[in-house]
Amino acid sequence: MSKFQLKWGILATGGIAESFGRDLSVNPETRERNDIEHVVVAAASSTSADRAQAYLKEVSAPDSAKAYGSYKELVSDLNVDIIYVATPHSHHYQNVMLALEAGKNVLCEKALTVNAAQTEALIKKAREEDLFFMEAVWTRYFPISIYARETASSGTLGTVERTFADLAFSMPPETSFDPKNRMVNPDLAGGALLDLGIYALTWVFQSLYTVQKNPKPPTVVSAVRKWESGVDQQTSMLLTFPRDKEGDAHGIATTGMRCATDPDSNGHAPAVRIQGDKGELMVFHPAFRPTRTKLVLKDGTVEEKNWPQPGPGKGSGFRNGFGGNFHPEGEGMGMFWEADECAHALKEGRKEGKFESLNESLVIMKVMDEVRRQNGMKLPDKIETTDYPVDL
Ligand SMILES: NC(=O)C1=CN([C@@H]2O[C@H](COP(=O)(O)OP(=O)(O)OC[C@H]3O[C@@H](n4cnc5c(N)ncnc54)[C@H](OP(=O)(O)O)[C@@H]3O)[C@@H](O)[C@H]2O)C=CC1
Ligand SMILES: O=C1OC[C@@H](O)[C@H](O)[C@H]1O
Repeated sequence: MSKFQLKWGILATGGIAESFGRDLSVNPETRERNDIEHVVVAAASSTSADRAQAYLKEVSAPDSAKAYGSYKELVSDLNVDIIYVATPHSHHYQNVMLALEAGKNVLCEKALTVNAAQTEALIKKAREEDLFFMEAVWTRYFPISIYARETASSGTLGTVERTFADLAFSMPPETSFDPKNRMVNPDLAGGALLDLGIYALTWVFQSLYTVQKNPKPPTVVSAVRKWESGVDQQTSMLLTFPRDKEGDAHGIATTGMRCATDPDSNGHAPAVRIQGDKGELMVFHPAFRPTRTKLVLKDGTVEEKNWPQPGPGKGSGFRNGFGGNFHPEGEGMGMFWEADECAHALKEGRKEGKFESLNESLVIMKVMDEVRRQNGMKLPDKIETTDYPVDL
């Protein structure tokens, strides 16, 4: 059988671009995906072409892969099928628009943009150009998430009434980050909400919204503790999801940089609790790359499962990593699942991801907008704008 080959162009060469590029080199057959293959054909660094070349080496790209010193050159490369955008949140809107204008399909890191107006503009552009566009919420494509969604929708838990989800680390900004770091820097759209809170929202949404036949957007009330730079250092959200028959469901999504979901980062603490009238499913920390679940039912059933990522992989932390080894030796990171989804979508002619529609990305972005509105959190105009092009 001839395989569908997806030719990737990598836009930016930072921490996550490196993890993603390495995962692309893991043979899809190791995860029983026998119909597709991935190849990195080009990368660009805004720093220099030399940096892009070093990146290509780090991710074991073929010698023929092209190294560019500008993102513009990358999106103009006719050999590239899809661009992976791996810049800070502040830059996603401009970078994705650049790629879509050049006629490229796009997988863009989370958070998709800094606000809903930008997400809406990108969706419109992708649809006008008939291009594939997806938010890289990698966790959604893991087998553990497929299992969790099935558990939530199958009636195993009875009617799901509420979900608690948290992603927080004990990394006080005053001692953990230089003010220029993207985690706390407003010019790079820093803060817990856009970087980490989106995973808590992901679990709340995939258990209470994605699984609904006719989902309706939730309302939200929230509390934020800001850091001195104006970005959030701790955020708590209470979402109400309206449902026709079962009545409202509640989602409690929390995030922060002051205390941790799991103090020793060893996966002891549940990061997610999906609760119904017959029982609950716990998903253990970290919410972005969980590898363990525990189902506890009222009838006495207790079912624990492990979900190691298929390998082989080199095992590394995140470059901006704060505690814990979430990527053990011998396992892939797990970013290949979302890459596989891009390959399958393009092979099948789909324009969106299967497990998070563009509309759902937009609804989540609107929730984050509302949280920022309720708490007076504004980012600099030049990164909130929908004007294009803007030099950042
Ligand atoms: N899915 C996941 O698990 C993770 C996702 N992320 C997401 O990936 C994105 C990037 O994060 P991460 O890789 O950790 O960030 P890094 O700071 O490590 O890398 C960002 C890269 O973006 C490029 N860049 C372009 N303009 C700027 C600028 N003004 N300031 C800083 N960098 C710039 C640089 O690459 P160059 O010089 O080559 O142009 C830089 O190396 C974010 O959206 C983040 O939320 C991050 C970590 C984990
Ligand atoms: O997406 C992410 O997941 C892991 C975190 O370490 C990182 O800050 C965040 O961007």
